Amino acid sequence: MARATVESDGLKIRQGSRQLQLQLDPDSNGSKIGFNLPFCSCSAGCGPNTTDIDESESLKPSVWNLIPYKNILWVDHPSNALIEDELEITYTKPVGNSGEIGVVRLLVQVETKRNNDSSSSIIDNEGSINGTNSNSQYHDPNDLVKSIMSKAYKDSKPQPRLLVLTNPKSGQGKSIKFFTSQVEPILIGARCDYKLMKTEYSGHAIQIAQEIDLDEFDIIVCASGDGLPHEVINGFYQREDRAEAFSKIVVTQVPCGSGNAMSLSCLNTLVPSLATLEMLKGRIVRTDLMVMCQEGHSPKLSFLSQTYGIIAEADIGTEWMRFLGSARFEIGVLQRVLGHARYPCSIAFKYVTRSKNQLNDFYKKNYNKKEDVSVKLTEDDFKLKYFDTMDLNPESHFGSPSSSLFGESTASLPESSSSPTPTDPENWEWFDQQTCDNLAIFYSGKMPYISKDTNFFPAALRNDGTIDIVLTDSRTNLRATCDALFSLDKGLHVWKDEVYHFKVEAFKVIPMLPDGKKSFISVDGESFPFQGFQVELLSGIMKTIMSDGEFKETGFLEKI
Ligand SMILES: Nc1ncnc2c1ncn2[C@@H]1O[C@H](COP(=O)(O)OP(=O)(O)OP(=O)(O)O)[C@@H](O)[C@H]1O
Repeated sequence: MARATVESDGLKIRQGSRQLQLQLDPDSNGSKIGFNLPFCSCSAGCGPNTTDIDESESLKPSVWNLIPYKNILWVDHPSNALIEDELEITYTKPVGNSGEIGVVRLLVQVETKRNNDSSSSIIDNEGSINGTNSNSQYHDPNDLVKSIMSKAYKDSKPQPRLLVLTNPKSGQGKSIKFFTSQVEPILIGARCDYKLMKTEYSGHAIQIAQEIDLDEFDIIVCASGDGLPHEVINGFYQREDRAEAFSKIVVTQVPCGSGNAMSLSCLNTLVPSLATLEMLKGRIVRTDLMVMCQEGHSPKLSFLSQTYGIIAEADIGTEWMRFLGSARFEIGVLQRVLGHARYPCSIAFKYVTRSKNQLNDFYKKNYNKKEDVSVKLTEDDFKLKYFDTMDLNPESHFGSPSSSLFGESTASLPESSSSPTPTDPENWEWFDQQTCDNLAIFYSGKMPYISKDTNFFPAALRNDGTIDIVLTDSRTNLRATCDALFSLDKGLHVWKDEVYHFKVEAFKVIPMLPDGKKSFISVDGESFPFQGFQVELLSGIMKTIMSDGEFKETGFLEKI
């Protein structure tokens, strides 16, 4: 049997004199060690799952292998154990080169005495570490199990009750395969109680979120693209007891779609199996949401972004190029940048920061702001400040909308002593109209990464009460624009002089294309009616999970 010692950073395991006690996968030819997990609790009746681990990667005799606590899904003292200090450990380990992880389960005998190997330690009665020479031993294996489990789930609770929503159409139809091959084995390994529901039509997740019993689940896991979390939060928003829904239920995503910005920004990965582990081990936090308001439509929640101009065109206007995969987006952007495409509009902001210096100071002050996730929301938390006074008719503000109001454009507006007071609905400030007449990109967001290698909002903070704005002018010379676009992976574009970058608490965009032409407005990657829109913020409304409690690192702090 394998032998184990308990260390401060995980369990150290090595193969003992006897063979590892793994159940052999009946389908394998013996060249692989695998196992069947017989305890699937999935209501869809998906049956047992198998994860194969290549033998060459399994434990080597006489070598201590560290299993970090974070990788441990479950530890148990089997009721039929032959010896008192026998534990069954279920943990994850990398498989292949794609960043995926698989599940391993094995029986180990825990060593309680220091041996000659300096890398091993001794455990005391509470299962805590004692690196010194001592004869202390644990007496009750259940204490040891408890101790290891509390370290394995130091930021979260084991066995959350999950509602898993999956969209069979997401990710070009691959989402179910991702779920069964990568997500489900981890859930089963962690003994999670989960219910799987497949969405049957667009809007189905809205209905599910509107109707679920709030006492039945702790977390809704969207095994999809960004479309399902967008629907789930809107389903909650339409409930009469929405304050309770958002207070009780965590919304998260494991990446099984084409656009997976939530998972990348919050769980730090685009690999479904790894995201599932992060989801189980990460910290529950609160994040702000945005409210998208358009005349003639009820307000909709948005967790990610709103965009008009080149990005919206490249996202939604290139649907016909789907056969190109994700390249369609880059091609769409490039085509329009080279053609100096412009999207005239008028834009007004409720500024929180105007200049890049102000933004940096704000960022430093609000970075790593903690909050109490157990505080219950009330209906007051959903009150909109600017909806009742929404006016998206530019002529009611300044007559002829295309007249230039502010003269020459500057990428950082001059610092103003008369900064708008947050509660004054009159204090909207219209952005330089010459720039708006020549707008190339308008992009507003709440999460830093919008796709792989695209750190579009590096200064986004989950609960700072602001929306990040990135805006560009089509008159900018091509070289500077391309330079900015090639800096997106590291988030360095926002430092370029040609790129406007603000934090605001609300904004409005009124498209004014010539001759009644139409373009696109994209919200969380979904197409919205092409008309004026106003967006404001709801502070700390959504409970979600983030690795280490914060967004994926963007590198912004180091640049300040
Ligand atoms: N069974 C279904 N058939 C068709 N559409 C669906 C179904 N279930 C959900 N949808 C819709 O599909 C949209 C996109 O889903 P999702 O974001 O999960 O996938 P995706 O592959 O990332 O999407 P996209 O291809 O739009 O980028 C959702 O917003 C939802 O409205």
